[in-house]
Amino acid sequence: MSATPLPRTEGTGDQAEEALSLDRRDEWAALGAHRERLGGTRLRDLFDADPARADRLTLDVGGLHADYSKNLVTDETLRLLAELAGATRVAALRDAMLRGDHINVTEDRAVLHTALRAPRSAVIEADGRDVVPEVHAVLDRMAEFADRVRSRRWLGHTGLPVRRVVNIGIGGSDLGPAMAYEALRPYSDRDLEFRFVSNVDGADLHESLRDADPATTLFVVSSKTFTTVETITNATAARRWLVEGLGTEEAVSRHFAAVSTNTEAVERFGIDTDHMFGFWDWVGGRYSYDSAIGLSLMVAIGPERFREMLAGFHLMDTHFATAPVERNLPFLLGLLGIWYGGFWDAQSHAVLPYSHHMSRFSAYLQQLDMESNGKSVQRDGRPVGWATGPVVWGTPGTNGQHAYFQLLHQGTRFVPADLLGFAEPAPDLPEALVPQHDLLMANMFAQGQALAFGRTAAEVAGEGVPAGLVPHRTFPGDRPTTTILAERLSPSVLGQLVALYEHKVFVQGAVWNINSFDQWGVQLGKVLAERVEPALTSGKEVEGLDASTAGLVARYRTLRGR
Ligand SMILES: O=P(O)(O)OC[C@H]1O[C@H](O)[C@H](O)[C@@H](O)[C@@H]1O
Repeated sequence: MSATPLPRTEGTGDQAEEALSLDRRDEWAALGAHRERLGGTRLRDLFDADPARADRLTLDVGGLHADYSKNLVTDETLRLLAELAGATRVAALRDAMLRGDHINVTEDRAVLHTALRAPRSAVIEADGRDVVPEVHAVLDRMAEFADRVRSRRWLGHTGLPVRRVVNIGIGGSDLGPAMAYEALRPYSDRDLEFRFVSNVDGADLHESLRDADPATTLFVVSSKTFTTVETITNATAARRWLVEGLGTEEAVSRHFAAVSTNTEAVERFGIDTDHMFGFWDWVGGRYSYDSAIGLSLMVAIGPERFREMLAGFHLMDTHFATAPVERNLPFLLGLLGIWYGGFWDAQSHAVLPYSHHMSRFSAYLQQLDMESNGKSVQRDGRPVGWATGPVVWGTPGTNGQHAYFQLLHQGTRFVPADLLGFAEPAPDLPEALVPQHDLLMANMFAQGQALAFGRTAAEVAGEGVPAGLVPHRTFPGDRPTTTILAERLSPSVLGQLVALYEHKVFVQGAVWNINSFDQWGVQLGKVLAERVEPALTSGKEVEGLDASTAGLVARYRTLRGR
């Protein structure tokens, strides 16, 4: 990497403050001492001692009701965590982000995904230019395009309307739109089909095209850089499939749209820039699905619903920007994670939605959280001396109950979890299936209770369980959860949830003093893959392969008969 000194972030405080390592701060030490004092405090005791706890440790923001009372915290813990946030100047960094400072110091960029959902009347400057008009100009063009596809006025090369939309992208250009499409499927045009192709494994594209008709298929090639190997490889194959199917290169224009920041590369690929939708380098890939990267989603749910979703994001942005730390939900969730990672040795964090439509949510959060906070050097390059981002994982809760919840309840690992649920079932659910919703939600509430309070040996024995089985049937409890309950999984609520997690990740990165907005850790593997590939295909000796990798390459070649 270059030896150029990193640009300093403006306005985040004096240098001496910033240079102080997190683990040398008094506020960190105070939390450590507090943790010692808490010792084996039980959630049962905390609830027994404080009848108002369940009322007090809840927060309503927009359409979200968050109950964080089942966390291993006291009022004192929350106070100390808020002090830590104060000492680490999280709010100052937040304000620097919101006003467009280059807080992404290693790439010298602003971080302004909040501008993507700002109302038309807002003024937000990046490098001296108000970006809000550009954001809305792109949204308007997207809306026009989406409306044409949805109203069947967008015709393919042979004059037929689109039936299948295939989004080709990976990472932030796939996970967001794919997750949100699943989440908002009940709001989508059911006569249009959507596929999301990301894997360079040709099977992914094949499965999305094997029953498709080129005459009615529209590809949306989504890539911030438009250089990502997987995406360009799949888009090239898709283009070949289309041209072979329709017999002419001329068909490409009516069947390909692009979303990117790289106009030149889009042109070079041969996509008409009239069908290109842009965004900006101040939008990180994993923070981009509310930009033009959401084009496929907008085609699915329509511009109006998409705007409702943006309004949900904006609601949470406003809350994050203005609510005091102790009543600020992204701050609270972020600080709880700091608490568990720093003082309870939590290695992972589970996000368990009790909703079929949220099946891709944890996968989406994996990139958001782990690519942002999976770092081990501080903003100025010094190593960290504390745990940073956790392993984030999860699947819909009911399915998890029959798979890995055993470990959550009785294993030796400590796994804090978020339980997400919705009071109303999916809006398009047939009447006959609606009663199942109560069963679904009963499970969510029951799991939170079982994880928190467990079942003591005395209680188990009292139920007449044979003595030899008592230890096996005892549940220790004190497994913390935060429950987030909303009325329904609407576009607005989805926007609120995503913005909540975006800002939670921000808070954690700020306290840990890492740059949540670069991703150098994904580079090395990409570079090595480029070196290894010729060895697989041409058999040329590749220099610099270690003995194990060289052996695997040789075995691969033998297996492929090369
Ligand atoms: O949108 P693209 O430029 O194609 O990038 C797609 C993805 O690939 C990269 O490897 C990054 O790690 C991700 O942050 C990014 O979302």
